[in-house]
This record gives sequence, C-alpha cells and structure tokens, in this order.
Amino acid sequence: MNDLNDGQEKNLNVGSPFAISAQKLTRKFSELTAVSALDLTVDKQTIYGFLGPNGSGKTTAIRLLTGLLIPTSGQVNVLGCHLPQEANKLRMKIGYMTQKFSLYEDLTVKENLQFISRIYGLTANQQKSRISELLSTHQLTQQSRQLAGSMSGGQKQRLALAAAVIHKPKLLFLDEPTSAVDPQNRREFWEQLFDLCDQGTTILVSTHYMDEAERCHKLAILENGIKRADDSPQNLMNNMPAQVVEVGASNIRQIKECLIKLPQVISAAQLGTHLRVLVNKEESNPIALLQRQPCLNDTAKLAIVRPSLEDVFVSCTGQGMTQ
Ligand SMILES: Nc1ncnc2c1ncn2[C@@H]1O[C@H](COP(=O)(O)OP(=O)(O)OP(=O)(O)O)[C@@H](O)[C@H]1O
Repeated sequence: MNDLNDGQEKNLNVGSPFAISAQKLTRKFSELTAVSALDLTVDKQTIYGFLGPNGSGKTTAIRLLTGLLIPTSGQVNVLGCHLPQEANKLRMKIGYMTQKFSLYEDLTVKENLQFISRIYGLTANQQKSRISELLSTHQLTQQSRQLAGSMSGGQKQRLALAAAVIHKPKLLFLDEPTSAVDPQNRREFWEQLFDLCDQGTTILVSTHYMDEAERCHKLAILENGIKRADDSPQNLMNNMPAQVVEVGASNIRQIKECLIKLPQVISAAQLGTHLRVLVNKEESNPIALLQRQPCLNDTAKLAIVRPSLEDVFVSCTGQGMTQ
C-alpha cells in the first residue's frame, strides 16, 4: 500500500525538529486546573513519556495535544498544525490509544481492523495488505476471527495498538497503554514501540510505571497538572536535587519514623530489609548526618547508592507515586 501519509507529508512541519511544541498550555475544569502552564517540546522520532500519579493531568494533556480538548489558554503546535484551529487536519496524522479498550468487543479482531481502516479511508486493496501485515506484526493472526471481547488483556492491547497505527501515523499517543498487562507483555509491547520509533514514528506515552518511564528518550514528571521536571531519564537521575542513602538495620520501622523528622530528609521509604533515604543535596555528609541520630546504632549499615527514577520523582514532587 502507498503510505497514507505520503500525500500529507508535504503539510507536516518538515523543517521543525519538533513533532510537538506547546507553550503555557493550560486547561481548567471550573476551579480545578488539570494542566497548568505546560511548556513542552517533543523531538521527532523519539519516545516521550508523561510520568505522574493518578490525577496529575496526563490524560488531559494528551487530549489537549490531540486536539480533542480545547485549552483554556496557551499555544500548541502538533505536526505543524495549530490547535485547536487545525484539529481536524491533525486527526488523520495521529494515532491515539486511549486508556480504556475502545474497540468493539462484539466484532472479531479482523472486523475491528476493517472498520477502523474504513474510517481512515483505506481502499479495499490497502485494507487487505495492511490488515494482514498488522495481524502478523502484532501476533494476532491466530486470533483474527476471535471476538475482541473474548481476548486476554495482552491481546486486546496488541489489537488496540494495531488499530491506532493502521493509517501509519507520524505521531502516536498512548495513554497508560500497559496498565492491564503482565510484565512479559509489557516488554514485548515496548519492543513494538521501539520498532515503530525506528521506522519514523514519534510516540508520546503516559505511564505511572517507573520501568516504563525509564525506557523513554525523554520524559516529563507531572504533579497536580504541573511539570516538575523534564529531561532524559539519565540526566534526571544525574541532576537529582537529593542524595540517596540506603540504611540496613533490624529496626527499620522505628528508624524511618525518626529520620523522616529531620529537615534535611526529603523522604524515607522501606524496600525489603532496607530503608531508602533521600537527603537534601546541600547536606555535605549525609551518612554522618544519619549516623548521628540516636535511633541508629553501631550495627546499622549505611551507603550512598545510585538514584532511581522513583527517587527523582519523590525529590521533584515530595511524594511517592502511590500517595
Ligand atoms: N472532563 C472533566 N471534568 C472535570 N474534571 C476533569 C475532567 N477531566 C479530568 N478532570 C480532572 O482533572 C484532573 C486530571 O485528570 P487526568 O485524567 O488528566 O489525570 P491523569 O494523570 O491522566 O490520571 P489517571 O492516571 O488516573 O488517568 C483530575 O483531578 C480529574 O478529576
């Protein structure tokens, strides 16, 4: 099939390195500001993540960037289209996989793909070859005659991804795509995303999984609609405004209660038999600071360890993902 986007390519922002750029993007729902003055640039052919807990504004931001929701204020340009004015023009150039499975459960896998391909205006010949290609790429050939509603979570997710890319969009939005699938399926799903990215697709994915966020080329940490930080996962970890001390001791629960009261301690979280303590970066000797506390006896073992993305999240927002 000739790429559906071939003809549209002329209209894309060919000269710009960005697939998405937004300035001071804001969306209010009455008194609540779901997305607040969001500045964002997403490089073409990269995977960009929105990392944040429930209610942090990920879905609202995605809906603003797809043109489905009108901003209260701010500027957005997506693939050369100014939103919300050019939302209709943008629609054919993007794919959007929503948080909830949104295909027809009482249609078969193949019927769902045929239906979606008709919406995107694929000819009968294009449909045939594209659907067969997608069934094979997403390991759904065996299930092509199965009702979508009877498939496993992983299979549904693969079908939803196949449907979202049926028209070969240049930009793909994925809203918490792996929340209903097991780690093995998540890994395979991410392999598919890297393949798509390698073939030229820009991907914006929202997640609350740290391991998933760590796979992104760049990500934004969102809290209460505000972007607290954005960079590559590695840079975020390198430039974290805190140091991480791991404490091994027998009375972890009591130690946690005592250390968390220190003004230099941002957070203390138990991980198995250890306590992970985030100490303000300004503190010159965090181990000495903790060792001075009466709750720690001589047998406690303390060590500075490499930060994780979860540590970055906690130090940026002052809270964990599960608050
Ligand atoms: N249509 C709406 N009307 C009123 N409030 C809304 C609407 N859509 C979202 N909100 C509110 O905006 C805030 C952000 O919600 P949003 O769904 O964008 O967050 P999220 O990070 O995607 O959360 P989750 O991970 O639970 O999907 C929430 O407080 C939510 O209740």
